[in-house]
Amino acid sequence: MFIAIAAITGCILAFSPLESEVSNYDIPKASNEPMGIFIHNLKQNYLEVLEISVKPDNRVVASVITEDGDAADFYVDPTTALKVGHIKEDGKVYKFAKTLHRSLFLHGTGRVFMMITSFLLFLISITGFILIIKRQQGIRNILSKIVKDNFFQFGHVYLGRLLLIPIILISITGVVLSIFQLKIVSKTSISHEVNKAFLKDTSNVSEEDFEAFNNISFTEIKSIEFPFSTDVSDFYRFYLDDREVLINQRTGEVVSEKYYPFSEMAYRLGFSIHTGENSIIWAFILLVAAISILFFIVSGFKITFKRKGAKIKNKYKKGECTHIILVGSETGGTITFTVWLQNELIRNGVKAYVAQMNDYKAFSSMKQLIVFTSSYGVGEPPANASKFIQKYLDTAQSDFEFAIVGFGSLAYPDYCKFAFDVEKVLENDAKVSMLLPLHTINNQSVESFNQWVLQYTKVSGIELPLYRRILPIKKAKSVCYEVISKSDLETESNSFIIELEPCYSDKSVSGDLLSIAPSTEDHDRLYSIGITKRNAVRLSVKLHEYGKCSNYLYELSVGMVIKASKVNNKKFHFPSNAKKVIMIATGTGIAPFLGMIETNRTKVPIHLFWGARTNQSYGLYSEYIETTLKSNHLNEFIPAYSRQGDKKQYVQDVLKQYVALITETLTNKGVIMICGSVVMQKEVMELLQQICLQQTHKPLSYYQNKNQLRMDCY
Ligand SMILES: Cc1cc2nc3c(=O)[nH]c(=O)nc-3n(C[C@H](O)[C@H](O)[C@H](O)COP(=O)(O)O)c2cc1C
Repeated sequence: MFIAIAAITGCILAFSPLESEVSNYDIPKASNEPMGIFIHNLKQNYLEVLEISVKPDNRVVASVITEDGDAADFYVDPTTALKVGHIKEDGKVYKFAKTLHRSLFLHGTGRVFMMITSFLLFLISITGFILIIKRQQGIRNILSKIVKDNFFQFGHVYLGRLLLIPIILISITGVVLSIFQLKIVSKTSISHEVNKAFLKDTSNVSEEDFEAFNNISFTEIKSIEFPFSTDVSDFYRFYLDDREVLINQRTGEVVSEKYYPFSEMAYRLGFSIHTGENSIIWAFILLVAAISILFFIVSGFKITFKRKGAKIKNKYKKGECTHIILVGSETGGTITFTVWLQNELIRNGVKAYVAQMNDYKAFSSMKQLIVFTSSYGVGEPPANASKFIQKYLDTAQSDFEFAIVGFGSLAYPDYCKFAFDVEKVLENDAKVSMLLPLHTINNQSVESFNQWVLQYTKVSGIELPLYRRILPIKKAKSVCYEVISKSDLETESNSFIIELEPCYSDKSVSGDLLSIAPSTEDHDRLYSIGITKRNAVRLSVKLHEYGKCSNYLYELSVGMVIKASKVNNKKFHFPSNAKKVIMIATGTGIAPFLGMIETNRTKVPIHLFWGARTNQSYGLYSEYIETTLKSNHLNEFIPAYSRQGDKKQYVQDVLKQYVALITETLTNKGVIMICGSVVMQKEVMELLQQICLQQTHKPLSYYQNKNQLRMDCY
C-alpha cells in the first residue's frame, strides 16, 4: 500500500518538471551569458537586488526591491536582466502529492514509513532481478527473448528488466533523502574565515569585467546572495553546484572558496536523481518507472492469485485411495488439470487422492500413480517437487501402475525434462509397471491434454469426459440473439446450421466462441462461430441424441430469441498478415472457417481441407463453398470422405499429397489452422511434425511458437 501511495504521488510529482517546462516555454534559459554584465544590468534595473537563483531548468529568478519600494520575485532575462515572466506557484495537487509522498501527512513518523518503504522497494527490485536471472537461465541470457507465458508474467519480467536501474535509483535515493530529512545524517554547512583587515576596497576594473564573475557559468550557479550594504566586508555569496565562493564587491577578488562536504553532495545528487528536476528526459523516465511500479503491484498480485487459485482438496483419506495423483507445479497451472482429473475420477466412483510431489509418502491402497508435473529453470523440478525423487527412492511401496504427464513449453530447450527424469526413476523400479508412456503438453494445451485423456480412458476403462478449460473464461455479458435462419437436419452427419443475429452491435470475429446454456440450471456449452457477411453469427451444430444444448438449439425456430455470450478466442482468429492459409477441419469444425473465408476481403489464398464420412454431408455447406470458390475468396476445397466409395480417406491421408503446399506455407510465413476433433488433430499434428522435420529440418514447435499453427479442437 505504501509503495502504491509512493508510486501514485511519484507519478503526479514527475509531471511537475514536465509541466513547468511547458508553461515556461517562452522564458529564456541561461547558458554562458557573461555574469558580470548580467549583475551590472540587474543592479541598474532595480532599486536593490537581494538574490538571484538559477532554477534546475536554468531559468533565472531575481528577488529585488523595485523602484516603488516593493519586494518582488520574477523571472529575468539572463542577458538584459529585465523581467520576463511571473513565477507560478506550485498547484495544490502538487503540494498535496509532495507531502503525501514525503511523509504521508504524518511528519516524522510518516517519513520513517516512507524510508522503510523505499528500502523495501530496493530489496524487491534486487530480489526481482535475481528471479529474472534465474528465469532467463543465467546472467548471460538476461537480454535474450523472454518466453511469453501470459500477459502479466511477461510484462512483469519485461518491464522489470527494462526499468531495473531507474527503480533501484529511485529507491536508494528515497532512502538517502529520508536519512537527511530525518537528520540521521546532517548536512554540515560551510563556514568561511575571512580576515577583514586584508580586504582591498578599490580597483580599477569595473564590475562588468570582474574576472571572478565571468569565470563562473550560469549553469553551475544555484543562487547568488548580493551584498546587503556597500561595506567592503559584505560580499557576493555564490552558491554553486559543488562549492561556495565569496567575492569582494569592490574589487571582484575571490575572498574565500570552499567545497561542500561529501554529505551535502550526496544529498544534492540524491535529490536531483529522485526528482528528475535537472533533466526532462530523466523526469520522463521516472514517470514511466512510477507507472510501472503500479503495474508490478497489479501483475504481482495476479501472478500470486493464479498460483494460489487452484487448491488441492481431498474427499478421501490417502490410505483408502487407489488412485494417487501427484502434482508438480510452480505457478498453479498444472494443479487445475489435476483437480479436474481427481473430480472426474471421483465422479466415476474411483477414490482419488491429490498430493504435492514433495509430500510423497507410502500410499497403502495405491494401484495407480498419476504424475502431472511442470519443469522450471533448466529442466528442473518446480518448487513443490524438488524433493520428490529422493523421497520416492527412500519410500517402500508395493506394486502399482504409473502414468506421467509432463507440462512444459517448447520454447525452452529442456522440454518437460523433469517429467522425463521422474519417468526414468519409476522405470528403474522393478516393482512398478507403465500404464501409459509419458505424454508431454506444450503451454497447457487443452487439446493435447485431451489426447492424453482419450488414451487414459482407453487403457483404464474409466470413461472420462473431455476437458474444457474451467479456468475462468472471459465471457462477455450475455446478450440476446435472434434466430434468423436454420437449416434442415443433414441426416448423414446429424448436423444443422443455425444463424443468429445479435440484438446489439457485436464485435465478434470468426473463431471466437459463443457460450450458450439451455437453461439457468445447465452449464454453458461453447460453440466456435463463423461471422457471416451480414455480421450474423453462424453455428454448425451436431445434434446429439441426448445432447441438451444441441437439442435446445435444434428446436428453435426463426424469430425466436435466445441469450448467449461471446468468448474472445484470439488465438484462433484469422491471421492479419499471412500470405497463405491452410485450413483443416472435420465435420462441424468447418463453421469458423466458412466465416473467415466469406470475410476474406483481401483474398488471401486459402486452401480448405475438410473431412466427413460421405459427400452427402457436403450438401450442408456446398452453397457457401461454391460461392466463395467462384468469388476467389477460397482458392481450393479438398474434401476427404472416410466412408465414400472405394477411396476411403481421412484428412491426414489427403494432406500427405500436399507436402509441397504445407512446406511452402510454413516457410513463407503462412498459417495452418485446425478445427474439429482432437483425434483428427493428433493425427494431423503427427503428419505435420514429420513434414516439418523432413522438409524444413525444424520441428513443428518452431512454427507453433511463431503462431503459424492455430488450433481449436474439442
Ligand atoms: C522461468 C521458467 C522456466 C521454465 N523452464 C522450462 C523448462 O526448462 N522446460 C519446459 O518444458 N518448460 C519450462 N517452463 C514452462 C513451464 O513448465 C510451463 O509453463 C508449465 O505449464 C507451468 O506449469 P505450472 O503453472 O503448473 O508451474 C518454464 C517456465 C518458466 C516461467
